[in-house]
Amino acid sequence: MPRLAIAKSFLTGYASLEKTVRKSVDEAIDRFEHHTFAGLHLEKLHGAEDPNVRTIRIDGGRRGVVLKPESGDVYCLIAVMEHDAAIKYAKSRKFSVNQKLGVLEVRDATALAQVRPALDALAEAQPERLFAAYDDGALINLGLDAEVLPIVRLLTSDDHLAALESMLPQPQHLALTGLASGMTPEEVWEEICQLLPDSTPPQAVDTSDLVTAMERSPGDVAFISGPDDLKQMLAHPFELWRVFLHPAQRRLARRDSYNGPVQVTGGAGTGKTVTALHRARHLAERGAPVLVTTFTTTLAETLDRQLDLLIDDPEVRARVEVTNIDKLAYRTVKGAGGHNPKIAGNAEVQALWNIAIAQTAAPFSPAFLQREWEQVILAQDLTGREAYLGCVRRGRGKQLSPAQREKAWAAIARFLALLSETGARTHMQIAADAARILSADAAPRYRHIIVDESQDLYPAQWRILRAAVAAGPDDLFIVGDPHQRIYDHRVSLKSLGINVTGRSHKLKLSYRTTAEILNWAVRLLGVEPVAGLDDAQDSLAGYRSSLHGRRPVVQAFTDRDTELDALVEQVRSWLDAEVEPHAIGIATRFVSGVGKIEQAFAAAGIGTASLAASGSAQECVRVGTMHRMKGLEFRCVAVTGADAEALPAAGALTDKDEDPTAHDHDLQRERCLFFVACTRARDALYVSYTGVPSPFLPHRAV
Ligand SMILES: Nc1ncnc2c1ncn2[C@@H]1O[C@H](COP(=O)(O)OP(=O)(O)OP(=O)(O)O)[C@@H](O)[C@H]1O
Repeated sequence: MPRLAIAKSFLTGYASLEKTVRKSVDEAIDRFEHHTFAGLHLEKLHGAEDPNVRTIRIDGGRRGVVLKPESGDVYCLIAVMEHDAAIKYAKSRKFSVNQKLGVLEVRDATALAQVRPALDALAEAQPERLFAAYDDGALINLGLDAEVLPIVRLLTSDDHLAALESMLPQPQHLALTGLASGMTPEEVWEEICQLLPDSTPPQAVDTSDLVTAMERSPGDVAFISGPDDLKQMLAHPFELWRVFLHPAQRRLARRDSYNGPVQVTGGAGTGKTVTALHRARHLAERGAPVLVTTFTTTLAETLDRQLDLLIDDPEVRARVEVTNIDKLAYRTVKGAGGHNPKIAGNAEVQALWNIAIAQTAAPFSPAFLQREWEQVILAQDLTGREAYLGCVRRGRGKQLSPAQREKAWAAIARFLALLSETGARTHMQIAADAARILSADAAPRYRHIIVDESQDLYPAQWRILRAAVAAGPDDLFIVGDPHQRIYDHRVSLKSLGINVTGRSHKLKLSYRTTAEILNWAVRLLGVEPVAGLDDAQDSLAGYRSSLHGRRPVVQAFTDRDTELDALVEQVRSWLDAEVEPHAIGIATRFVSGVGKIEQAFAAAGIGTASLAASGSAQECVRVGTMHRMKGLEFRCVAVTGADAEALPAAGALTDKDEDPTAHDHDLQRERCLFFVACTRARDALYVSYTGVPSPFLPHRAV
């Protein structure tokens, strides 16, 4: 019985077609499914690099490219293109089996042959070779094959290697890039083994067996299990993440069971959320209810929609509940007390701190005391003076003498009394209340919890989660990126009863951002190491993208009005290039700046909507603060007002004299905020400032 498979590249091409053309493709695929395959007219190509590549007619103007290995009875749809482009593509591509990993590879054999004379000439002029330190045996052991080796021997620089990226088989290019970046062959081997579904290389590889290679490459090829499977895939061609998980994502999401809490980190756009969603499905398919939680309502709504797309079976879908962590806290507190807790606003809280400080003559600023309360007292759930005076003030830089602690406690206790008189509670207090309520439950309420955007959860919220789920296998699946921490919480999961030791994993390949944007944006983070949730330092080593596009554009202006005018023009040019308005995101540091941007666009006749707006405002470009960019994604992003005055924002920094450590943390957080905003961009990034540029901006071009 013949089998049908679909390559990721096919779905990408299908997604870019107009609806009417897609119908012709559907009909062609239908012929695959319902007729005997033998009846299909698969055209062989004269002069093709690979005899297994054929084409089929889609409609008058288009053809599909099909890989039909000699044995195995599999038809794999590789691409759909305009007639001439399809023929050119089909003739130039050659499919093979990586001789060490056994995965499917494809190379542009024609382009490699064409580039060869230029490489010969360059090599002649430059005697030093990029891979001179490695003998053939070492390269062969990393999967390099006999056709690629002579080309590798000609390479003289990283740039030449980069230029060959789209021509070389991807696993081989990855191995070479690893070596060129200074990794040892052993490290490279470990890295490329990540391309395998179970990260273990096969004992022996049959390089003629393309079908087994396809089966080992689920990140690139999906076998169709039946008409429903195919229908779902074609109904959501933009949602490649539904079907084609990177092997590293797949291993994490589909693993049978973990012995306890798991942590998945990785740079922006590496598919942490996608992995979390697949894990939710996997656990729900096993029959147990799953809670998926994240930081804000907007992000929770997005996760809900994505789960609707991912999970076809309504029974399985019904087992996955999505809610943001604040809502979970409120619901818990309301459930226990029977009424909605009243929330204290920021202005009210500020005023109460001022009164408490005045009444107790405390020698501290409101910001210092608020941090002391949130990060020491609420974080450790300290309930009285004695506990505070004797506690370890984890993560706080400034030392306090016993007398100073007494003074801080007096002011905080006064603040709490004043707050209590208002009958209102802060978000953090409600979280602490909820954690206490849940801890007192006879049995935990959930069996599995999945946490997205975990880097910004604060300790009381972690205590909620710890208390809400029974400790044991598959209790918590935690995804986040410490480099995107934009709120003021330093957390040690271990101290909160969540031990991820030995179960911490990292994703490295960005699916969102181009290499050009990613490399530029990483420099915004500076060189200071970033603390992870597992008491270790987190690094972005190996964080990369195989997508390419234009470099970010940075524009300087002498006055704000001109900067705004230029922003409008930039957005207009994106709109003229047919970027959908809702796929354009504009961010700035302050709420006041958002209003000005909205006015400028209103005057230009371009509609705007908030960054959090749902899919309904399709005709509006999205505008908001950089904080609101968290977790979102746009084709084009503009970050304006990136001046020294705004980034870092003076009001967001603790006075260095009062607490140097807190000051440094605040600075790093401002960097992260800038990084988060910029890494929301898929295709294009535009950054502008007036006057003195932010010191975070890279000085040199990438
Ligand atoms: N395996 C995949 N195939 C295709 N696209 C993918 C894959 N994994 C992720 N993506 C896409 O990459 C983008 C980023 O994915 P996702 O939001 O899961 O990343 P993230 O690591 O959670 O990002 P961030 O930390 O910046 O919020 C999304 O558009 C997603 O659909």
